[in-house]
Amino acid sequence: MAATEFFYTNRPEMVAALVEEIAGLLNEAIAARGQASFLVSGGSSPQAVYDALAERQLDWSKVIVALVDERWVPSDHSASNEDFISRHLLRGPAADATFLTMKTDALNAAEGLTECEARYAALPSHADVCLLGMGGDGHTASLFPHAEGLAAAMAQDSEMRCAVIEAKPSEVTGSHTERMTLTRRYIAAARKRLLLIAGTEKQEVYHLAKACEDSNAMPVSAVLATEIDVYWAP
Ligand SMILES: O=C(O)[C@H](O)[C@@H](O)[C@H](O)[C@H](O)COP(=O)(O)O
Repeated sequence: MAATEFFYTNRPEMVAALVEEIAGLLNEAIAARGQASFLVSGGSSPQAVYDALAERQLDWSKVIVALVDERWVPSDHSASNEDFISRHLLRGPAADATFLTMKTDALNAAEGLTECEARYAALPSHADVCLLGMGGDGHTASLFPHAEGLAAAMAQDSEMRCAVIEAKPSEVTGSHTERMTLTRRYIAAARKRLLLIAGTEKQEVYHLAKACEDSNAMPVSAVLATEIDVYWAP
């Protein structure tokens, strides 16, 4: 299995193509199974995708949007992915979607895992669309290199959909090292995985990750070994 590359000369063209693919996949899922499940990443790259997708006239009442990962911060915190998705995707027509979030009232992610996993039990075994990003350190979702909790999150026989990560502090993590994330196995179980990366630095990291055989050092490499559509623009 491998990556199918969709490389563009500019970001607007890439965003338009990715929005078309996601909208098509969600419509197909609704037509085939009566509902669609859309796993969404945070970060900055997908913002334009969410802003455009929010305006699409889909039957959003039949779409479940669920976070791929979350920083363990209050939902009104500037670093909250829940807040980011609410502001950029769940507005206009898309406000009718159901939203599964990860942050609970628990003091820490470890104590929040049981409730988070119970929430995510509402999703099908195979989510329809999973939109991923990638950091310059080779992480995806919140599967960070050599992180505490990474072995459990990456276990190929895990029955869990969610996992707790304590990332090693870096320029990429900033101060938000305590995370909740989808497991590698639940990401791999999605019917369609999409990776959105932008810029020449990330293109170099992507090529390194494709060749990397140590998924602890570059967790995104495990996802690149599955069928995945990779969207890139400079
Ligand atoms: O919580 C997060 O930060 C994201 O889910 C994370 O995995 C993101 O996709 C990458 O860090 C890329 O982020 P950028 O798109 O901002 O480079």
